[in-house]
Amino acid sequence: MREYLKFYIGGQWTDPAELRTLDIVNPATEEVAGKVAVGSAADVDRAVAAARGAFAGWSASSKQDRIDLLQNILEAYQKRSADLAAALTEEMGAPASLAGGFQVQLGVGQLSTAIEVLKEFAFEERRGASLVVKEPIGVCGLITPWNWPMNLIAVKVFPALATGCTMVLKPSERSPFTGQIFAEILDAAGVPAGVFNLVQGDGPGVGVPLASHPDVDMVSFTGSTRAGVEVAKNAAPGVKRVAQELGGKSPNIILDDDAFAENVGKGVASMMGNSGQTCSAPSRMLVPRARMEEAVEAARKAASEVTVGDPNGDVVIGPVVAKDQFERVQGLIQKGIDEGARLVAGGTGRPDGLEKGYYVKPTVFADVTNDMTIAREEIFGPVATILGYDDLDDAIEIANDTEYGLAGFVAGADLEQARAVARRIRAGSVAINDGFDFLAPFGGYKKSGNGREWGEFGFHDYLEIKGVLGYAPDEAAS
Ligand SMILES: NC(=O)c1ccc[n+]([C@@H]2O[C@H](COP(=O)([O-])OP(=O)(O)OC[C@H]3O[C@@H](n4cnc5c(N)ncnc54)[C@H](O)[C@@H]3O)[C@@H](O)[C@H]2O)c1
Repeated sequence: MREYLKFYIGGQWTDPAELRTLDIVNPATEEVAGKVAVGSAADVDRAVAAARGAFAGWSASSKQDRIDLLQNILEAYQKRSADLAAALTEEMGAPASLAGGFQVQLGVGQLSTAIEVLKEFAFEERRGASLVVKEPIGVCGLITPWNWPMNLIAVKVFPALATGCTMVLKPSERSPFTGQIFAEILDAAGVPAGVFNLVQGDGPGVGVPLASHPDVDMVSFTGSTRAGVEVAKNAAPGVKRVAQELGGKSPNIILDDDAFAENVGKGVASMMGNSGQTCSAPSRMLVPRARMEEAVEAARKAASEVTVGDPNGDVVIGPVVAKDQFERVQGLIQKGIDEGARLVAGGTGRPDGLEKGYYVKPTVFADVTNDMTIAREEIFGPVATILGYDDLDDAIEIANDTEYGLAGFVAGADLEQARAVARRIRAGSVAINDGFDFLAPFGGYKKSGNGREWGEFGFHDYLEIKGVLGYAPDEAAS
């Protein structure tokens, strides 16, 4: 049983202003896996004061100081990766293979990328008769969700450190274990006192005071569109910058070619990964209407290969994160049936033999139309939907007919055609044939947000841009 009753503030493990605790339930066993202290506005005040106090020093650190610190963190992080993976499986149910193999290693990838980007990053540039200086924005409030808990902390904390900002992190109250171990890693790596602070807690208790705090300069938020809007409203009176990384309902256009069945199978497998709890999951698969039956067969086969069970065993997916999420997903599967979609795999109820744990059957719906609830709302469960299109113009129209714009996918053998389709999708990133790149920007159009993370783009939200005028046009930057 884990017990984390202190916050990391000003370089010290500190008692909360008032001790209140939350039990964390392991979604695979439905049993309590640990207890965590949940903070309040008084804890946020102390953490923000510590971050403010550390800002003058850290913002003046050299590029080399920051590179050295990030290298130390990389070493400390790698030493603890098995602990992080175990904590992640306990708190949110990701299978050990995904937790250790990809979720945690993704954090390593983000950190190594931040180091490489920092080495080349130009904090000063000459433009005409001016010097353009990129300065750390100040104290940052970082609020993260539970679904890719380690990666989503990594994409905020490492760029914030690299750009010279100080920060207060509030991980999701559903996945506090990884956040706690992460703070231990930063402490062991020698992050200067006050530069990084951790307060655990929920949205109303800690997220709201952090977003509205007068001494916080920017908030980077990842989570639901609902909470992202609240964060922006609470930040508005202080005219803070708010970077929002929100929900998605991403299209996956399967082109009409010889690779069709294989691409349908891959799309279903990709949707099911992490039990469908991925903001950028390819949740609306678009196939040529004439090939719907072929798609159904390929999708049914792919779904049957998604093994579900104890995340410590050899399975593709574990449970969804919690009881309320299980019930929400069940409700949406029922809604799909009620609204007339054709159920071709899975359905409501737990998979056979799994009476305990929040396990959901890998589910596929065909003949889905874009006005159905399952095509419009983020389900956040292992539920794939297949919609038919008449031609590519129709496919693109359906793809863009959503209030979200986080990601898009195109799968096909003709790269030129796939690239042309990718350019017409209104989303922050479009992956062709499973393309993946730490240097590409990640973020949303429309209600999926306004920030960009990953690579160099992840630095921008943490920087103010200053023009220093009065240079001779041919004078070089120092
Ligand atoms: N765009 C992205 O990069 C990205 C990545 C992962 C997840 N997501 C989205 O996150 C959502 C799932 O995560 P979730 O269920 O944890 O989301 P959530 O919005 O419920 O919670 C996210 C975080 O915000 C906090 N929070 C909740 N209400 C708040 C408030 N009023 N003020 C301040 N903080 C508040 C929570 O405590 C948590 O730390 C999905 O919609 C998913 O698409 C987006």
